[in-house]
Amino acid sequence: MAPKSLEKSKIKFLLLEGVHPSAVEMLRSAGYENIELHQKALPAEDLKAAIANAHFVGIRSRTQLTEDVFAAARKLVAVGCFCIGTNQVDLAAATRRGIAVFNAPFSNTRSVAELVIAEAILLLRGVAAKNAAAHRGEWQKSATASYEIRGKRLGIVGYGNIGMQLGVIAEGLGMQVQFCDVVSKLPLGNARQIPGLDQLLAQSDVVSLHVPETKATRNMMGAGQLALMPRGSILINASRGSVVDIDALAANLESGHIGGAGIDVFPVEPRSNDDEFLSPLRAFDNTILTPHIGGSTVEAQANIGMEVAEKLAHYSDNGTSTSSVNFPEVALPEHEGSHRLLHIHHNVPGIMSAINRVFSEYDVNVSAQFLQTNEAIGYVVIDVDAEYSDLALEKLTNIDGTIRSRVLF
Ligand SMILES: NC(=O)C1=CN([C@@H]2O[C@H](COP(=O)(O)OP(=O)(O)OC[C@H]3O[C@@H](n4cnc5c(N)ncnc54)[C@H](O)[C@@H]3O)[C@@H](O)[C@H]2O)C=CC1
Ligand SMILES: O=C(O)C(=O)COP(=O)(O)O
Repeated sequence: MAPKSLEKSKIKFLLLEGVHPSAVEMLRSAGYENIELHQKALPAEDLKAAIANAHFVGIRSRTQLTEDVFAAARKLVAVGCFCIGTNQVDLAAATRRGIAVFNAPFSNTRSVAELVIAEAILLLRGVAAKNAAAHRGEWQKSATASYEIRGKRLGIVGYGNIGMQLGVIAEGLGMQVQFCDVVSKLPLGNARQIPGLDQLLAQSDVVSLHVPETKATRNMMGAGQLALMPRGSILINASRGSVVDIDALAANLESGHIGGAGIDVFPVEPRSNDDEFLSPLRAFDNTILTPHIGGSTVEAQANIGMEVAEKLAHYSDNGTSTSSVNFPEVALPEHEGSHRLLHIHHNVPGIMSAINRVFSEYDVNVSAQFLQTNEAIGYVVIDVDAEYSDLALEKLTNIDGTIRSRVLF
């Protein structure tokens, strides 16, 4: 029997990690009431139990959606990452199951850029160390190794949405901005693209990392790269903890080769605010250590809540998959007066003709058809007269290569 369109009251949203209340408001205004909320990430077994009957899940950077978790999530239609990074999601496993993954690529970028600029100013001034000393009762009034930000060279690694904004703000403060990236980017203002990471590191007073977590960025700042940075320079990482070899950084802080560091993300982060934060960097006064709060501002979280919830509701209501990170993107008009069939299939030869055969064989009147594919899957949306939708859905669901199908009334 083919799956049917679910009533909204039966569609379950599982929202984890204290996703902002704006998400709940948005979902309720779209008619979704079945929302389970958790303030923390769930341990793997609890996650599997909670996700088993969820149709949509909302997470932030902490929750790991692995193959194993997806295997337990038999009803899952889509994932909303209420953040930028999607490295915590096994995207291939989601795609194989026809699960669309969405994120919020812009809403917290300004918050990260502001934090980085603040840290660059404070670290160049030696404020982190002087502040720590003052808390212990020490008075360290001195201008030694205390610098203005004006005129200093900022090296941005990864000139994307955050890196570019950072560059613009830094230039406004009189910094000389340079960057490296794996692709050629249009430099904003007077910024300059430097051909390679090594060269960028060797000629920057402050280095700030804004790359995603990938195989290529794992430990991209190791002992060899840190050694290239000028003595006394500053390293800032608000990207992912896997990008910096923390032990190598600790050794360079110990030797004084690195003059200070602002680190927001760590190779291992506590699961919740109740757990202890363990890091060799705790030993150094000249570090600003923050608990992965680069994107944690009231403004960013409220906007993200709204943005991602809207994407999930839209995908649920009408099938639109625009801006999904793993799914063929289809922007769909409303389908008033007809039923909408959504068919997700493995992208194999012959499947479209099998789909079209259903409509010609059973003389189903199609009022609109949309198709988009990526390497792995195809997503076809077909609007038909209401009377045909049950039969057509059943036939479509039985086509070889079908991953999942549903109908929207
Ligand atoms: N600390 C926090 O709370 C937050 C952390 N983030 C992290 O920041 C990262 C960057 O965010 P956006 O700027 O919005 O991403 P983006 O995708 O707009 O930019 C990333 C840039 O890095 C470049 N890149 C990728 N691999 C590279 C490599 N191996 N070497 C050099 N460049 C490389 C890309 O070409 C792109 O230009 C996110 O992936 C996320 O992990 C994002 C938001 C908040
Ligand atoms: O947006 C991102 O990629 C972040 O790292 C922010 O993560 P968070 O939502 O604060 O857990």
